Amino acid sequence: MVLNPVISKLAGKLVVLASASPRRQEILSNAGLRFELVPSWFKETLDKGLFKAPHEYAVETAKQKALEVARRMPFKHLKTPDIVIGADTIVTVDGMILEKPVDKQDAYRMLSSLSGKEHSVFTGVAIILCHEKENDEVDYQLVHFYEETKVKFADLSEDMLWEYINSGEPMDKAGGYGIQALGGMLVEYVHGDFLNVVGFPLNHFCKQLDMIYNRLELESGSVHNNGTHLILTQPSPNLPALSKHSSSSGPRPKSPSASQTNGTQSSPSDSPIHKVKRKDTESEVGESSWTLVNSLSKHTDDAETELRDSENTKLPPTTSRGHMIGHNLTEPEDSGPKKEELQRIIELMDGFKASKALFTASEMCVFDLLQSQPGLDAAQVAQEIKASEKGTECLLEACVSLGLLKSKERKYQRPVYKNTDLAKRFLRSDAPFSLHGYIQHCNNTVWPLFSHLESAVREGSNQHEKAFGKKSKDVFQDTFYNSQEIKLRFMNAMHSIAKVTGKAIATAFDLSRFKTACDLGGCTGAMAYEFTKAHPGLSVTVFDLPAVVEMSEHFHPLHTDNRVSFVAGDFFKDELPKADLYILARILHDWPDEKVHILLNKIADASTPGCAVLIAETMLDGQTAYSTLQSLNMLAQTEGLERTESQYADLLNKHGFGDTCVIHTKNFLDAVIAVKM
Ligand SMILES: Cc1cn([C@H]2C[C@H](O)[C@@H](COP(=O)(O)OP(=O)(O)OP(=O)(O)O)O2)c(=O)[nH]c1=O
Repeated sequence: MVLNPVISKLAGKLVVLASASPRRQEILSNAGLRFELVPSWFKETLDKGLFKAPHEYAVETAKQKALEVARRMPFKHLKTPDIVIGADTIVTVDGMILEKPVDKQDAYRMLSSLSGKEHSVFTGVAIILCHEKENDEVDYQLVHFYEETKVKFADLSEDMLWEYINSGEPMDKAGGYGIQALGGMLVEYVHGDFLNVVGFPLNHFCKQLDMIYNRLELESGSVHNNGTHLILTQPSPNLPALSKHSSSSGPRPKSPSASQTNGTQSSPSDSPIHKVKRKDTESEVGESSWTLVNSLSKHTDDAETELRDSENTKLPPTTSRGHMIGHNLTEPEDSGPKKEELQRIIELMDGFKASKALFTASEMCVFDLLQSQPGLDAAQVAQEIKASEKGTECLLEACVSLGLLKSKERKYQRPVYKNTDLAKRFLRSDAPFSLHGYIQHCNNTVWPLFSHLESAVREGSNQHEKAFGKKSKDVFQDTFYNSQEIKLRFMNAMHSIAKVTGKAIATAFDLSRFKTACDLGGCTGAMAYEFTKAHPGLSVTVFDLPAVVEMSEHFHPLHTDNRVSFVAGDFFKDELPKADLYILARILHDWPDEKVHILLNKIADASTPGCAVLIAETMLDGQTAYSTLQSLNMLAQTEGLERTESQYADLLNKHGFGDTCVIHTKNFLDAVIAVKM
């Protein structure tokens, strides 16, 4: 790939974007980068007073975001990424750092301080290179940089300000505006990288990767590039590729990029260093970083991130084609498969085994048993679940390795087992956020359908006939609601997903102006219940097929709230209940565009101007494994597919719904709202 040789070099690596920002996801996926999304849990609360310049704050926050994910993944995701990317965007004006507004007043304060003035947008970026060592420890190398763009706002009238704030756009954006959308209308000029304002300086990032992977003639140390402080980490001496080179005693080549610039170069010994202790907030911040290398044992939750003495991180002499990392890039001959390469492939090949182990343990109620009787050994569990001892032991051990169970070794006795926090929260059938129902659906319905994925891909249609021997004209009427048992299982699945995602969807937008809502295909009412809980002035009618409404009583004890009511009907055929807001949660992805148009047309007919449609779906924009695999799921299971934000906006526009606003909830589902014009 001539256009982007670096991005293509990352192709075989597990690249992780430690960000929930939809803009960053879009910029990087548009550039062709394949990555996994693991939003950082780092809370952006560093003391701004500690930093000499605003960009240092952005860089430090970016580092902490990336580090949190790099440290969490080996424990919580049971895999070590190759590269973790973190970023933080801030706006600075009159010596103030503006982040995301906390409410409308805050947005007003920020936007009025920007009115008629030039300000700077800084994005700090951290790239963490992770190297798993033979002893299961992980070495980290940190590369970080920042980019500044100047933006000038026009004079903003009060009306303009409030109209913009009421659009909802400012709320998740630094400085309270989005230059890429409505906020673009406020801007007189931009000096510098536009994408940097949107949240990610792509050009600088690619240059930085190029430095890392194609470090031709580049001398160690920090380099000033186009006025932007570009910092390179020094490679870890214990990386295999580098230790190979470290025996070489050839002279280091001179860095033309360094000598052409007027920035000062630093050496390992004179460069201040970032010290990162165990707790994220305990970071000490220096002027620029040289190297952060730490060894983190996979098996200790409390592992301390250590600073390696800069004296110890001597740059190994490079060959004339020295590279910083990745011996597959540097070694002249292929020395065979690398552990991490193989690990990635094996993880993918074994994915189905892990799923099935989870399904089986869940189906056999292992998590419920160990919740009520923690500390049983394999023989005791086997007896309770009426299974073989040998099989039970294998299953329990697999669950331990998958992070679902914990085992405790005992002297001269067999180990005992108990649930991990993850199992307690999501796998027990009686947990408030239990996914037990959804797991059963995955095991009994999705699994058989996926075993015919190849046919689904060839034919472009669902596989109910092959998997269940039944032809289905309408998957819901003919398959899911065909027998009481399957119907109940399907409803349980929808119920558990709605409980887990409901609050995030219900609170994604300000819905205070709506008095009535209709949750089309609202199944057991779990989502409707979350809406009434979040909005005291709202009543919700759940509209679903008679077969579903009749069974929803089964779930009714949950709905103590009399603002949730049920109406039976077919949304393709029957008149829809009147409402100010129509909710479509995981509905449109079941249907092809033709059918979506029929439904949206009916909603449009039932709506007056000001009414709205709220769609909750997994959007394809981030190209995450979750969303693309979910699209395969829809292929194998339904007549529909997952769509992108703009596809939903187009569908809605065609029926007179505009002013579209999208929220990525950091949960399974994203939300789009559009208003009848
Ligand atoms: C100034 C500006 C910012 N932004 C966005 C980019 C970032 O998403 C956000 C700044 O907040 P950040 O804290 O940088 O990022 P985030 O919270 O969205 O995501 P994460 O911390 O998980 O990485 O503001 C725009 O979309 N357009 C703009 O014009």
